[in-house]
Amino acid sequence: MAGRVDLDGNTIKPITICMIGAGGFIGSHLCEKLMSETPHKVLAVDVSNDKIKHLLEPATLAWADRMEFHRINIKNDSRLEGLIKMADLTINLAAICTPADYNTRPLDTIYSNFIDALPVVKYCSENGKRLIHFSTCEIYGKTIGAFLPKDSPLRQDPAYYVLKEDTSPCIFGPIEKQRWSYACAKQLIERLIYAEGAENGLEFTIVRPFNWIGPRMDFIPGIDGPSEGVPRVLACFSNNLLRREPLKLVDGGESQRTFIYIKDAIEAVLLMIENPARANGHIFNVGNPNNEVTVRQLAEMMTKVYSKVSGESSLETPTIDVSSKEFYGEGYDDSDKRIPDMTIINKQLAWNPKTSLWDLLESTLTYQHRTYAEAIKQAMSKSTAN
Ligand SMILES: NC(=O)c1ccc[n+]([C@@H]2O[C@H](COP(=O)([O-])OP(=O)(O)OC[C@H]3O[C@@H](n4cnc5c(N)ncnc54)[C@H](O)[C@@H]3O)[C@@H](O)[C@H]2O)c1
Ligand SMILES: O=C(O)[C@H]1O[C@H](OP(=O)(O)OP(=O)(O)OC[C@H]2O[C@@H](n3ccc(=O)[nH]c3=O)[C@H](O)[C@@H]2O)[C@H](O)[C@@H](O)[C@@H]1O
Repeated sequence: MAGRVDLDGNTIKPITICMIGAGGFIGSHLCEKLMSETPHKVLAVDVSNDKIKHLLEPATLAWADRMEFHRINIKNDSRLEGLIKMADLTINLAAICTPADYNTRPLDTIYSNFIDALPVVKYCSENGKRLIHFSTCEIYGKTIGAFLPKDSPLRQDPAYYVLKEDTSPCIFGPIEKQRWSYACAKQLIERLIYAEGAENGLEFTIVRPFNWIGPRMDFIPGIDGPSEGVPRVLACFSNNLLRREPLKLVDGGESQRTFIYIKDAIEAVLLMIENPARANGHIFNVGNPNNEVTVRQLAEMMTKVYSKVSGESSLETPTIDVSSKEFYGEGYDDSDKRIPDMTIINKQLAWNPKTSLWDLLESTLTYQHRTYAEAIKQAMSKSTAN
């Protein structure tokens, strides 16, 4: 790892990173990358470390002196400022970020995504520390094209759907559609960070992930998460496949998404960490515009891939349609389409994603099957026995 250079040929010096939310899906992959490929030190802050235990034990691990875990809830813990001051860079990943919570736990969602992030921004700004903050592609909301007549040819015009950091508006539904509590909280924290940069010189980078998926995303209900929990779509569909249930298509699964493999996305984050001069002051879309599918097409592809990795035949009726009211409850609304413009990240960091949707699903569903199939079989045989 000695003599690693950045995009401008400068030697990369080891830094200390305070990573808040390090125990989550993205955090666990980012910690893996930092420990295995860089000399940097990580102060991992989270309320749980289940997904990074393999990086913390045993004490004989090569990087044991570079990885510390601090069990801290940033809502109310005086130790947070000290950790930010000890680090050169703070990365904030902490959030409630599962859509099932946005319309059912709007207050927790707003507090988690806006209020709880305020002290992190304040401590970084007051102590002259660099901040990389994780926002979301959801702050673009709906596309302009979504408001055109269904058969308008303009809907095929990229000007009406490509999402660009410095030109696209943020379009949310009405207040009663509480789904948008998350995206709106994320938008306001982005504006606050941007203002701290403009008025107080805070060195910041904002990341807008576009549906990053891979191993360790969320949980499988009833196995490593609450049975009535509703995770994001990868875990929902994986759970249905593991249990040989039809995949539920909310409102017919017509919404479109672009999915990117977590490992491609983590490459982009490492470039931001190690190229501050190119990343500071920027907001970056991080996604894969080549991997666009409707949710229905995702379900069909996951069914095919799962059948291949598990050796099990797929169901006669692999999907069923459900209403969003039934699946998520009152106040749900959705983004119609999410295509990231890649101009800024290409120019600043010369980064592009490389993994196709089929390939990322193959490696992810292989992980899901290997990790959960046995436990699901036990759970199901027990429930039929009772
Ligand atoms: N995964 C994606 O595709 C995606 C897309 C858009 C935005 N994001 C954003 O990226 C960030 C990380 O997302 P993720 O997919 O890893 O989610 P995640 O839920 O797996 O990770 C979030 C982590 O933050 C921790 N956390 C939450 N509140 C905390 C608190 N008060 N104190 C300490 N720790 C706390 C949680 O315990 C969890 O480990 C979030 O800000 C999310 O909004 C993710
Ligand atoms: O991941 C992201 O980039 C961002 O978007 C996600 O929002 P969304 O993509 O709507 O999250 P999912 O829960 O994965 O839903 C994706 C689509 O699948 C649909 N869905 C989900 C689950 C299911 O079982 N069936 C189903 O049709 C949803 O209605 C939605 O249209 C979450 O808000 C965050 O993780 C993040 O901000």
